[in-house]
Amino acid sequence: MHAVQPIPLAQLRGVVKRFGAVTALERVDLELHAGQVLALLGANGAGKSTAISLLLGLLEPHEGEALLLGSSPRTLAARQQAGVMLQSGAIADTLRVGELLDLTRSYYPNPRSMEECTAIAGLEGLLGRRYGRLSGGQQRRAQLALAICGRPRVLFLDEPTTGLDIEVRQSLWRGVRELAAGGTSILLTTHYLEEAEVLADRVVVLAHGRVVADGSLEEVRARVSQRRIRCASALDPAEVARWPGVRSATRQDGRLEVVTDDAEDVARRLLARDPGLTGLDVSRAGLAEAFLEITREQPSQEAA
Ligand SMILES: Nc1ncnc2c1ncn2[C@@H]1O[C@H](COP(=O)(O)OP(=O)(O)OP(=O)(O)O)[C@@H](O)[C@H]1O
Repeated sequence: MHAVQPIPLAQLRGVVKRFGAVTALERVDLELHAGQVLALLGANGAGKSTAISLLLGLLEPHEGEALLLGSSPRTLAARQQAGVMLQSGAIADTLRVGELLDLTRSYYPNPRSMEECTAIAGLEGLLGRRYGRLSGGQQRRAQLALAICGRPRVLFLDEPTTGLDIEVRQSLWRGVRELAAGGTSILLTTHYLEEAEVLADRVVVLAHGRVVADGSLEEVRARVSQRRIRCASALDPAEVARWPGVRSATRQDGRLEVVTDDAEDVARRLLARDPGLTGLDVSRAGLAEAFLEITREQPSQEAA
């Protein structure tokens, strides 16, 4: 007997999307399952927003299909269970945040309370303010409150923290983590690898409209053989950079930092060349290096 596979909350199956001569997505498969926080990563123009728009039924694929809770994203039942924070949302500037939230809550059968929305989105003290007069970070918080007030099962966040300072980003991250802990499934797009590392348990990397990596953070990191060696050493980084197997060698905050594909050999050589070396630390490359390496392997359409 076969185990019944749960239906993905959001799914792209073999999707092709073109804008004139530009192929924004080329046979993309993507699945968001219950309880997951999935980060969709990619450089500018990789196709992230297009993927979200298809999952929300704002665009139609040329080939393949986009499904939200197993149905067309255009059905009301599916849309009512999805919350959305897009890069540019048309929100009435003159209404106060509390009025906007009340209005939006009224569209849903079982909305979150004002208090809960306010606490998750960090909107304390802002309910009486007009939306158009809020700062960029405050507007993002209000948008998050509007996106979650219908108690969505699945939440789409398109670059939720782009352009925000680190304090506001961290406050939004707290809200997103709280939602995830409460069982909301989340698909977020981001340029900030740090954001994916903090929030996501799965990562899909898009490059020129194709999926080039799909897995847990650990799996995507493991695609990269590079290790980073840090130590206190008087060796000249320019000399170390010429050793076999060394990709780069620099001095960072007074410490020698070496990125290499061959950590053991390079560590042995460092110790042999500098008997005074201390504080040796070897770590796996972060998501940033993995991302760069994976996307570098992909030629662009134009170059292909
Ligand atoms: N409405 C449109 N008309 C024409 N081309 C479009 C349209 N929307 C997207 N594109 C093109 O499709 C490709 C993918 O764009 P998309 O906005 O999905 O990328 P993205 O990964 O979200 O980028 P960014 O990080 O800059 O937001 C780009 O080449 C873009 O120029």
